[in-house]
Amino acid sequence: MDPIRARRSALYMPATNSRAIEKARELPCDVVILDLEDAVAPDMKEVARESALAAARAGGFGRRELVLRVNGLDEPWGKDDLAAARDTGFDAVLVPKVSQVEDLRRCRDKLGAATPLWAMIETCTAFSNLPDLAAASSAAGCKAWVIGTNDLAKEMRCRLDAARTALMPALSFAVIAARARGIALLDGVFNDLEDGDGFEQQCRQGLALGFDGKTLIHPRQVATANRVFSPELDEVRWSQQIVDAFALPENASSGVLKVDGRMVERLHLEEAQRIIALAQLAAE
Ligand SMILES: CC(C)(COP(=O)(O)OP(=O)(O)OC[C@H]1O[C@@H](n2cnc3c(N)ncnc32)[C@H](O)[C@@H]1OP(=O)(O)O)[C@@H](O)C(=O)NCCC(=O)NCCSC(=O)C[C@H](O)C(=O)O
Ligand SMILES: [Mg+2]
Repeated sequence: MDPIRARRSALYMPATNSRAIEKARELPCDVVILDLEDAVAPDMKEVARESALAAARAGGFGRRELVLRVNGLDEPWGKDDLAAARDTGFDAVLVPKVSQVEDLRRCRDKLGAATPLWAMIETCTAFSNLPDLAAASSAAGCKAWVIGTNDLAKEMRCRLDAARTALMPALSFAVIAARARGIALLDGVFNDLEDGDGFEQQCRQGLALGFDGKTLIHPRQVATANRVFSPELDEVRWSQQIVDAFALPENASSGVLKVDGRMVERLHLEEAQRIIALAQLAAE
């Protein structure tokens, strides 16, 4: 089982933006994603790759996970990006538009066995193959899925309302497929930088769906994502009550207990332990 990690806030930035990368070393986000794909113009792809590698070599990101989003395998730069990212100190390499089981095998071949892999799930083909992709992700050591809601909405040609109604079945099914294989899950980005309330609502929706955190495009989104995806005090207190109840010697052989008038089973104990661990990480 992988250790529990806080991945409440994962901030993208173009790998060409040295000011943003400098800033990311100080921001309270859990994950920093240096982008070589959509945020970088075609004539800057090589410059971006060099700049990302230099940032990884320079370090200074502290506890934040440093992730490189490469170009897609079928783009002109994708294979070179993957080869360059091999064994370079990134905590993970994020591959966009992973759609078929074969894509994961191709990524692993280029990356080698040691470099952790994450996948963007954002095409209609991917969403048509979710259980197979989850099984193949697990076999390929792919530890996290990042949902690309912009690409998905574009391919679906759906019209998005504030509640993302058209995406709900897809998002929910992605959570189920990923959880079945122990894969972490990050929700898509919120494009309107001026709409703080809408952003918070969408974070809350992601949390309710089961996501571990949200991908972000601007530093101003970090604090809200951290707050929403951290366990609330009441939740932590209740979790501690469950842990304490099962720890009593007289309950050592009990599968089910009554705590504060509510039934709790050992499955609740597992979730309570996860919430307490997450709260500790969030406090750090
Ligand atoms: C959206 C932006 C282009 C806006 O940039 P800008 O107008 O420069 O913002 P501000 O003037 O408000 O910036 C204020 C300061 O904050 C720094 N900054 C801005 N953005 C970031 C960032 N992402 N990370 C770190 N720091 C950032 C600025 O440098 C300013 O600093 P200072 O000089 O000290 O004041 C811009 O925010 C941006 O480029 N965002 C990221 C875009 C991106 O990476 N997009 C790709 C990922 S999203 C995606 O691909 C979706 C997915 O694939 C899907 O399909 O859904
Ligand atoms: Mg995308």
